[in-house]
Amino acid sequence: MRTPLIAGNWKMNGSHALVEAFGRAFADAALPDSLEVVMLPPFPYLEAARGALANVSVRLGAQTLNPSHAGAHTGEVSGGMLKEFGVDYVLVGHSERRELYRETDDDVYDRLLAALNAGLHPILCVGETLEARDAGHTNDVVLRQIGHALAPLEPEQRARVTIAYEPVWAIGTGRTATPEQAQEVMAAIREYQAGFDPGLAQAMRLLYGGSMNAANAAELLAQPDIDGGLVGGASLKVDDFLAICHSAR
Ligand SMILES: O=C[C@H](O)COP(=O)(O)O
Repeated sequence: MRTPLIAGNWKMNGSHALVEAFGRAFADAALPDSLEVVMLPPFPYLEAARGALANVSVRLGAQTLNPSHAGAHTGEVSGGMLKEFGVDYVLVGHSERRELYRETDDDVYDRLLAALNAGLHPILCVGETLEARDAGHTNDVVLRQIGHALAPLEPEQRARVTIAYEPVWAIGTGRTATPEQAQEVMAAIREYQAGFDPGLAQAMRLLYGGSMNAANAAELLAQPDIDGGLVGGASLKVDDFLAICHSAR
């Protein structure tokens, strides 16, 4: 049985007021123990989020990390720093990092390894562009991204990775993958993993991301291979995000 996970990726959005609003809302929300919730605000709000979430069972996540342990990398943050601060989860390979900051599959692997070495739980993001989907290459793209990142890892390391399938064409567009489209890719991911390790394939959590909202979450989360969501825009709205969390019960 996999514990559902709902992660709110604020991207470069938010404020101290929003952190506080979420802190109050989570304190009143009575989230079920059977659900894991992660909040991923921008770095400057992590401190406030740690305080606001101190008495609720919501974990902290970061949106990226530098692959190096330390050194002359102006503006960057290492996995060790995140871990020391109290962060549990970190995104790697988000399509915005791949597109806007030119992170390659090799870069994604380096960050994944750095996160694991720091004792963090990485959420590996994968997904196809609209062009790739229209050309019938969805599974090729997604499985290539996953294979590149996971194949060199030890089994114990692989077991600490969560995968988020985010079709690029569905991110921030309001155009959600249908539950059937999402399930089809999730099932392919799990089947691919089963080729290496059937036990791990069953245990590994797979999240869907891409315009998930309060209205469509329940149907997506009802799919057998969707274990949670990586939520962008709707994670900035307290009521919507809580509604998504409750959909995952
Ligand atoms: O990390 C979250 C995803 O990119 C989804 O973003 P979105 O819910 O705004 O489409």
